[in-house]
Amino acid sequence: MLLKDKSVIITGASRGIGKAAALECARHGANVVIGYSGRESSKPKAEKLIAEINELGRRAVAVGAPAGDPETGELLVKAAVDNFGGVDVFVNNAGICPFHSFLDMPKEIYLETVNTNLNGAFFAVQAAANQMKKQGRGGAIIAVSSISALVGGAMQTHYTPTKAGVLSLMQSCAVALGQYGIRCNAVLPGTIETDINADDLSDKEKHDYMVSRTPLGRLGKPEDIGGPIVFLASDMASYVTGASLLVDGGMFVNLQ
Ligand SMILES: NC(=O)C1=CN([C@@H]2O[C@H](COP(=O)(O)OP(=O)(O)OC[C@H]3O[C@@H](n4cnc5c(N)ncnc54)[C@H](OP(=O)(O)O)[C@@H]3O)[C@@H](O)[C@H]2O)C=CC1
Ligand SMILES: C[C@H](O)[C@@H]1OC(=O)[C@H](O)[C@@H]1O
Repeated sequence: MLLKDKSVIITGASRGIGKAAALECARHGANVVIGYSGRESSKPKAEKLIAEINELGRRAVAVGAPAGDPETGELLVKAAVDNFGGVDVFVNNAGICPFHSFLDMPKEIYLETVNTNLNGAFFAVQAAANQMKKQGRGGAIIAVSSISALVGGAMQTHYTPTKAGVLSLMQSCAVALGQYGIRCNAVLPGTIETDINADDLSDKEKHDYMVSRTPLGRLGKPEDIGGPIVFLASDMASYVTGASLLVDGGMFVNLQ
């Protein structure tokens, strides 16, 4: 039980990596605020996750609000304070990656990607940090960045800068917030099979190529990211701040 009775907010938790992280936090004793887009079609997924967390003996509430809206962070924080008495851990995970080539990138896709993945992260982290400062007992902030913060992708020229951006945000926030006992770290997943890349990886050749680049011999599952997030959120990592944790099955170091 690394997070017993802690109050944890996770954005983008209705499915994929965020959902796996929410369940892992609950298994470790946390109560969870589940952030999701607010789309009507996503509501049942968030409600199902609440039931799964309740079955683990923990509490959960869902807040549906667009990640790119500067007010969303405050809504998430209010839900944590009203329901669980405060915020101990904030995980910024919500993100999109609409694969597209560079030269003809529609302005709307670029702007939506940056707004959802980076601008929203800034304001949500700011809201969580202000609440943690007010509480006076420190806290942990984790951004789900990516191996793509470190390397490029021809169909991801709008996306990789946002992942480098949230990594950089954690580094600067670690400096700004260390004086309040607030630790800020980034998790950098490799290729994890979720809805975000289901179309892209439905191309068997691409799928097998990505597997072949991974020393551990398989692509990641959302559950592979839950443990590293719990570690960074917990007191096991009490002297870790400004750090980046690659969780990629060895893909990044596999040059030759
Ligand atoms: N899968 C991978 O290979 C990798 C993923 N990542 C990062 O991990 C994070 C999660 O990705 P993953 O689990 O794969 O993706 P999924 O597509 O499975 O899940 C995305 C989550 O983000 C939420 N979300 C999407 N758009 C918005 C929005 N506008 N406002 C609020 N919430 C939104 C979704 O909510 P809803 O259900 O309501 O749409 C959902 O909960 C992303 O930041 C991604 O960049 C990093 C490296 C690798
Ligand atoms: C969505 C992609 O498959 C995924 O996103 C990332 O951040 C990884 O680097 C993969 O490219």
